[in-house]
Amino acid sequence: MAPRPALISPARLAAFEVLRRVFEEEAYADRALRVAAERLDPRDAALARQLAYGAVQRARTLDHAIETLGRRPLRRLDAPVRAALRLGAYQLAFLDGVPRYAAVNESVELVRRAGLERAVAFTNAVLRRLAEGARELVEALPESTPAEAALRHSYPDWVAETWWRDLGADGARALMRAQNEPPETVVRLVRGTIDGTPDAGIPGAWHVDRVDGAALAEGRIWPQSRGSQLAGLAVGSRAGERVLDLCAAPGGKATMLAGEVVAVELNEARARELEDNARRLGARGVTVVCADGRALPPALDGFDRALVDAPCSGLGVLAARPDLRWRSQPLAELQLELLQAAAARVRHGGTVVYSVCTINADECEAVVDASGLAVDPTLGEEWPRFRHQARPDFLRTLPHVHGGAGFFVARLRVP
Ligand SMILES: C[S@@+](CC[C@H](N)C(=O)[O-])C[C@H]1O[C@@H](n2cnc3c(N)ncnc32)[C@H](O)[C@@H]1O
Repeated sequence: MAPRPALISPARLAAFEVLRRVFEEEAYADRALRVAAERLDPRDAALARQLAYGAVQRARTLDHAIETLGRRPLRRLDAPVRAALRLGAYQLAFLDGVPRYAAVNESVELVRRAGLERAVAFTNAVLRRLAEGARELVEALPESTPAEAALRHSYPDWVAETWWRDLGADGARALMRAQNEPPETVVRLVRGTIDGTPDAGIPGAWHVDRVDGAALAEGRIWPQSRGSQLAGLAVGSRAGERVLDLCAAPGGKATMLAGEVVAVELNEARARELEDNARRLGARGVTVVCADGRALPPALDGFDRALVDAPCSGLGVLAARPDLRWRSQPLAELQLELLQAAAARVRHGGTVVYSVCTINADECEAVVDASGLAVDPTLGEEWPRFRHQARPDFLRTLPHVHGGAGFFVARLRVP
């Protein structure tokens, strides 16, 4: 009698689909998961997320274990075999409480169901070797140089080298570890009350177990990291002022600003999304303009304040976006152009806040320095907890120091 095919749990099926979409179609992990986990109950959906995000995030370390123990270069394997091996290896090397037979047998079955019968015996053999040795292999990986730490903690070499340079070896290693952990869930309370704990350092920020879908739909909350809320608060706009938000969608910060806010967004679909969000959150002062922030219509001038929450490499939000580390790149040139464009539209004596969800000097301090604008030293005095150690006029949140996302914030004065 032929052996009965193993059952595959819905969570592993969904995680496998996410892995394939991320690495074969360059899909964003969060969007792929939303589709793959649509019909799962909350427990399975949470497990699918843990498996998919973990395997995407740890792909480099997992590939090393698979190649070492499988004795075959990963690039010579069919894509579904690679995905099944990564999923199995992640459970075997990094998760406690997952029965080995489930991690092994279900990954083998995923390969069979993908129509790759000829690869089943190989997959099975590699997974058995991983079950025996993957955890020890990963735990024994050294981390005394950027290249070693990048392999051990699963980051591209350039990210490890950048953090080594900016934060030193201990800081870089701690940051790498921190961004491999699930991120905290924080929302901004827009109105009403909420189940959760108010943050001690950022007024309006609440720590919650999960984002309440009904509260989100009714515009009572907005999921927003503490670092991101800090950047919005740093603008410090008041009623009656004219404020330019040059990179505004989806609107997390635009909708927290007082005054008449012109919210500029380049991408048309994102501009529409921003309009919807502003309406839902009751931000009546926000007017959306779909345009390139570097080429604004002449009438948009003479603002009291501006915010440039620029596109960036996102090195401060890698915990929340597991695939980002594999596609991330610094955008210093664009950032400088946007900062200069904003400053040109602010009246003499006004201020520009420059913020990015990244923590590498090239996109942070270096952009501010290159702009030639004077730094407003009162920002560091307003938020002493988040002062940048080396440059105390700037704010910087660090995942391994403050928890949550990494952000850089500077306030500049227009002469
Ligand atoms: C970091 S996100 C902004 C997040 C937003 N401030 C918030 O708090 O929700 C950067 C945004 O800038 C937009 N963008 C990129 N290049 C731009 C440009 N040249 N002009 C205006 N917006 C741009 C991107 O489409 C993206 O929506």
